[in-house]
Amino acid sequence: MDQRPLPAHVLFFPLPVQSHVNSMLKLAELLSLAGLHVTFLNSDNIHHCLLQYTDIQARFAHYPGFRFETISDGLPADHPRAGQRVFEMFDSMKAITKPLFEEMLISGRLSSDTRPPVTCVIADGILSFAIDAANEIGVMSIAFRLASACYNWTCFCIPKLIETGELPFKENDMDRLITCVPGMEGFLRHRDLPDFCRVDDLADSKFQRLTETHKTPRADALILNTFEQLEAPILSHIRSHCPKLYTIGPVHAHLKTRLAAETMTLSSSLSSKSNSLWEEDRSCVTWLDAQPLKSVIYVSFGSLAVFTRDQLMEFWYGLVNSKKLFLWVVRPDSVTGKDGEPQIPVELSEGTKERGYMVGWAPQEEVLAHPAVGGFLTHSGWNSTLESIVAGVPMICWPYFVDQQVNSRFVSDVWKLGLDMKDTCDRATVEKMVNDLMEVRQDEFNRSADMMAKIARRSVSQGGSSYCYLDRLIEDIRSTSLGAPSRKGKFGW
Ligand SMILES: O=c1ccn([C@@H]2O[C@H](COP(=O)(O)OP(=O)(O)O[C@H]3O[C@H](CO)[C@@H](O)[C@H](O)[C@H]3O)[C@@H](O)[C@H]2O)c(=O)[nH]1
Repeated sequence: MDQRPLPAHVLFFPLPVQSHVNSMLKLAELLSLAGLHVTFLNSDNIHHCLLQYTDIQARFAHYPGFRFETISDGLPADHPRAGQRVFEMFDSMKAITKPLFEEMLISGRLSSDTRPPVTCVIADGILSFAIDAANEIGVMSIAFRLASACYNWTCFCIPKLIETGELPFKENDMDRLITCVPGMEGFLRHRDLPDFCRVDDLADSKFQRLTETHKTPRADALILNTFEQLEAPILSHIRSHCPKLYTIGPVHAHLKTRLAAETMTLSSSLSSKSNSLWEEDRSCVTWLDAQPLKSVIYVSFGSLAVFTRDQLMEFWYGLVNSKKLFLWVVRPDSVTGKDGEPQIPVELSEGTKERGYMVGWAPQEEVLAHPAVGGFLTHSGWNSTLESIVAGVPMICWPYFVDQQVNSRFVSDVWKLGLDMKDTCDRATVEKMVNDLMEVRQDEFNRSADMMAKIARRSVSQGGSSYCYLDRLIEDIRSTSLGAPSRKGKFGW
């Protein structure tokens, strides 16, 4: 029998939405940097966008062990894949992508004479079928959950919330404190629960669909895009159920650190480029260059949130009335008119010219790091939250769905990095919060944001907690492919 060690080959499989693909690609690049073979599985739809707007193929050609593969997400080409309709992808992937994925893995066609067989699957925590398939063929399975620890822990506690009668949701008692989520006693209210809990009947398909994604997978280990010092108390609760937990974030900052170190060693020119699926309008950076220090509030609601025209107008009036400068991202597909057609009101783009600048998609990490930006009005998506933390920019949170309700509570009440305007969308509140963040309480928020930014950057520097956890992850993947018994049993949640 051939006893030669098998080189590690990791198959990545993200949920095919912008932010999940983006973060997973960053981790894939980190593992490629460490010399592991990596296959990155994209949906056809996502891969088409990546090829159109980025130099992704050329960039990853730098890593000889890296390869892209594609698979169908089961939806027709013209499906919007945004707003609440993004959840239709869960059903289509279960029905159509799952058997394709299983066949891909079992057939062994991801390996060749020069490419070892897959030894580890790192799948989006939401795609439990991918974890099950990895277990089926006996390779290491790791779930990468791309949301915060505080959200994941809340989801883990859903059975307890039902048992104690906190769910079904109490619409008329939104501010009541919840006491049965360990680590969140004293500040988690009903209104801070993930939005899919807001149903009268727990048989509701929205609730069922989302909770199902948190029951499994039965993976060997879990990766979270967070850092120890940010979510320590919650992480210790998670570890009591899942001891094999790697906290390696913020992944975007981590990649930058490692690429910089690699460049110094090899005198090659590796740099962290955008994995954005849409074309970035860089004219906003030129506009920012002309604005005073910390004078601009950056407004962006991520890649999936969709607004009514009325909500958009309330934000706009609030911003204009605050008399602050603003840079606003309005994705062309993010506004729905009464007839359901996307539309951006003409008066909005005209009125913005006076004290603001509007783009369809911005280079967000660069914008947040720009000295002219002093605040961020965000939907509290986890990547936006981490990017803001690393840049030291205080936030106003207007959570839209899923994890964002929990994240915004932590931003305002636990980390003291900003204000939470959840469940309100009127011009007076927007105006007041913008003024509070950018003027009245500016020093206080800047102080805490600066402090957290330093801690975040330290965690991804050599010797920092995330840096060490990534090294351990790489080591564990390598040793498992060599046949070492790194498994202590599966965890399931
Ligand atoms: O003009 C823009 C606006 C956003 N971004 C990037 O888009 C990403 C947005 O990610 P995120 O803030 O996480 O929001 P969503 O796109 O809404 O992400 C989905 O996935 C996240 C990770 O699971 C969840 O936290 C969110 O709630 C969920 O909606 C970030 O990396 C931004 O830098 C840009 O590059 N340019």
